[in-house]
Amino acid sequence: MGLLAASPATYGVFLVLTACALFIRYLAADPLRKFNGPPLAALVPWLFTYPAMKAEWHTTNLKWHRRYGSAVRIAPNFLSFDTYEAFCDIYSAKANFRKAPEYMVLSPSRRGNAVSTQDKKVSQFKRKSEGPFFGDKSIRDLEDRYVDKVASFTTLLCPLEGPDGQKSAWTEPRDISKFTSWLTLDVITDLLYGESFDLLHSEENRWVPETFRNVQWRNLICMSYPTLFKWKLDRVLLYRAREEISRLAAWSLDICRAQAKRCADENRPDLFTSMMAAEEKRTGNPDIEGNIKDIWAESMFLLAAGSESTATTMAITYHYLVHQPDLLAKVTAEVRSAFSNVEDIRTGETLDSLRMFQACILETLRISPAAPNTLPRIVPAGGATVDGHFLPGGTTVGTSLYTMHHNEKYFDDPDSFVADRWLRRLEDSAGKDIAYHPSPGYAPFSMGTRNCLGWRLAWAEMTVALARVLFSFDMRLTSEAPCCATRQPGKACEPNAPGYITMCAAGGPYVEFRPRQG
Ligand code: HEM
Repeated sequence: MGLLAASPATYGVFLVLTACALFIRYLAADPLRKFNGPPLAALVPWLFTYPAMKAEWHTTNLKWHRRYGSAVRIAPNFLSFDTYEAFCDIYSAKANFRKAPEYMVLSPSRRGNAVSTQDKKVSQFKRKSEGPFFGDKSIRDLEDRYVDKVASFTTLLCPLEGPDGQKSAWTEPRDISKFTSWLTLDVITDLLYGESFDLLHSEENRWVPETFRNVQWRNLICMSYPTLFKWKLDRVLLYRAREEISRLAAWSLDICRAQAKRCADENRPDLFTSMMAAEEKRTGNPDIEGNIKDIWAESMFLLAAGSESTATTMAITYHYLVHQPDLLAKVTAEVRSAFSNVEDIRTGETLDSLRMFQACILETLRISPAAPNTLPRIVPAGGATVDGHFLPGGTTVGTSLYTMHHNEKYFDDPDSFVADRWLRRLEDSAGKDIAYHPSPGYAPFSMGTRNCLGWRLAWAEMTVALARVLFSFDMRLTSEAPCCATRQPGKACEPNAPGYITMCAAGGPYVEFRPRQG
């Protein structure tokens, strides 16, 4: 009675004291309270949504690690680490950390795909049915087909003769990010469906890479604040992206239906046919319509995963090469001295022996790893130790490849593109597969049971396509390049590649070509 009759000021004091008591109790029971982090990180689950909207999630994560140390609390139940030790503790095969439920946002149809599934058995099933298509043998068998597309790519970049039969005229500036996305989508559609969408020659499907980028933007926002996805708020708040997803989904469902019918009639040796057969075996159901939904979700993911990251890495490599003419001259000379004919440029020992050439791609994958964000995992029940810290089961943890690759502990001057830094490591590792086998502070394709399935294809495409261009053409950055116009004083010109779920080259570099002289 007494309290009910109290004045509004008394109520106010009472409420504030109650809130403080609850807050102190919360802090006392908070298992992660000893970790530093940005203010409010312990309380606000959507702190990262704003940098995600600006595609600055990865650079924000790096800033926070530089300010707060190697273990940073970035959300109430989420710890981010930037060391290789933590990376191995979390991602190595023996670690047994599951993917976090946030990954589900990467499958808008809410059916898990290869990257989003948390279920170990589903992941094993997918890796088993898709893995052989990304293995050494398959990539070698596929070589004639992707080399064919690389040839179209090079011809499109620079016809061997100018309009007046001239061999010395420079082309118009080419937006490399567009060309590389057409090339990689042509290669992955060929692998997946047994026929390419031919973006290099036809404009019909050129809207697809652009749409992937918008979808990725939505994915990153939902991943940093999964409640949006859980309560389907993304459909309202991010409705534009939702429309794009619907368009992409309808387009790929039509393709899947047509492909399913074809593979039932023809039994073709492509990945799609193999996935259909595996799904039929798993469900015991020969009904195409019943099985197609999973394959559809899977193939939408594979189209994006198989094209975006590789295309962006290629575009960024061009960016750094054309901004460093001395380096470009050195790499060009190395490639030209190793081969006497463009047709000989294929994967193999000769290409593997080109140290400076490999160093440029390794350095691109370091400075702009295609999957730049913290890849969230769940500490198993019973808890586990990460980089010396014992953490309770259920804590979300992760390492951002971008932040680890920019850690001074592993790389001097980590924010600069320095290809030479790889020469020593290449000698020490005998040069092979250094991008794939993680080494201290470096793992662009991640590690363990959920590492990149397509790394061989990516590496083969990137190396063969770049070496062929360097062999056949001279290139230079166009004058008044838009990237340089936005350069900050005293800083190097940065590639235009915002960080969504993957880095996405969003225009440029603008490069001019001419047939090699002499
Ligand atoms: C430069 C190119 C590429 C880079 C740097 C890259 C990097 C990565 C990384 C870091 C992951 C782990 C993601 C995570 O844990 O959330 C991953 C997963 C994956 N990547 Fe790639 N990737 C590239 C190209 C490709 C290509 C060409 C394909 C072919 C389709 C591909 C297929 C996959 C698949 C299927 C997964 C999921 C594996 C699983 O969870 O079991 N990637 N990639």
